[in-house]
Amino acid sequence: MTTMYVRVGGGPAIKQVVDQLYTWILSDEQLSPYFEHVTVESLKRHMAALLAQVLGGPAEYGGRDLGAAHASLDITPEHYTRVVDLALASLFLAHAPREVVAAVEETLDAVQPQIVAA
Ligand code: HEM
Repeated sequence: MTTMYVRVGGGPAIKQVVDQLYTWILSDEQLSPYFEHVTVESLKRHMAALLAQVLGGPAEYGGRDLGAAHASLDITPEHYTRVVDLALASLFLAHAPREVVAAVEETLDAVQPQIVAA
């Protein structure tokens, strides 16, 4: 079976999606403050590895557990939704098939409680 990782265009497509996502996040005045003291290059690497893994590509994610990574950030539901919308938009922009976009949306809905502050 062709994985979603292959259908989306593999590593190069995922890099494009993640680059676009962080370009938008870092130029968004509501979202950029969260990233002020973060090394964005390593964040992008982790995000790309995680996305590849979720889509059935190589399982090489070596970052922290999502709950631990976001625990001290106080992320609101509104800011979470904003990031999800930008992520889905950047997938569409990279011509990802809609069923891939739908699967990513489902995954992001499922991990929301780990990332948004209680
Ligand atoms: C939409 C789902 C999200 C996913 C899948 C995700 C994924 C990740 C990953 C993989 C890391 C790296 C963990 C590590 O390096 O060990 C990370 C870190 C981070 N995320 Fe997210 N994230 C999401 C949403 C958000 C949102 C909504 C915000 C803020 C608006 C945010 C802000 C951050 C920040 C600031 C870090 C760096 C934390 C640090 O280095 O201490 N994330 N995220």
